[in-house]
Amino acid sequence: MNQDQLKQLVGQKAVEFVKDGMYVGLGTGSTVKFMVDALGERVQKEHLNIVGVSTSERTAAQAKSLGIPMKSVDDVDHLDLTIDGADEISADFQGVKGGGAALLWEKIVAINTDKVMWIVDESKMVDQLGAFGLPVEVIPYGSKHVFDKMAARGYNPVFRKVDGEFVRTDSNNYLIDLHINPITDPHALAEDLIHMVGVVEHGLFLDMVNTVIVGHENGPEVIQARP
Ligand SMILES: O=C[C@H](O)[C@H](O)[C@H](O)COP(=O)(O)O
Repeated sequence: MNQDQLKQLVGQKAVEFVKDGMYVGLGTGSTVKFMVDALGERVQKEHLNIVGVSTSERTAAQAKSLGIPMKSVDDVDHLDLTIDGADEISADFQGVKGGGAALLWEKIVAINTDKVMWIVDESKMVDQLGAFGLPVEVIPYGSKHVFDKMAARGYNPVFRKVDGEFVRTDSNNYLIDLHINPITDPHALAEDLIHMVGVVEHGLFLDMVNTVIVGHENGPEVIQARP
């Protein structure tokens, strides 16, 4: 099985956990794309009655095109389940997210959700976080100074650019990817980053996930990370 097939496998497995009447957070990324396809199929064929809340403009467009009823996060008072991808998950189920630039909306949706599920192919499971650059969303104004302060702390920052242009998030901010490998104390790093003026949010998703579905060659593995 190639990586895409593993992603599809976990996407299809995840939607088995979606029940009638749920408010469902829809993550972002290539793995989630397969999940949203599978969810759309259940909505169309089984008339599954759910409301989706998207974590990006991309996912919202896909979900709407499949006929999944959608609401904005501010139009629901809570979410039952959010299904999202991840860039890295450590052995103690801490995560790095934001490779697809959606970390801010993803975190807002996740913290307002009863149960958070991450779906990944097995390459995302690591002993310690850090091999994947840690995305940090920053306000463009003054971002050079934030960047310099990160460099001075030894975080090896790199502005995310495509074809020489700054990548913009759905909130029109910039991203700075930090190269700290390994991240030995994710909580201390999170605490430091969130107090830097100009940082909107970082991609460390700590103590947040309840269930992880990992795609292996021999099938999906459902892991209960937290109750
Ligand atoms: O910003 C994007 C998200 O955090 C994604 O969920 C994450 O980057 C994983 O994406 P993919 O499934 O494409 O590897």
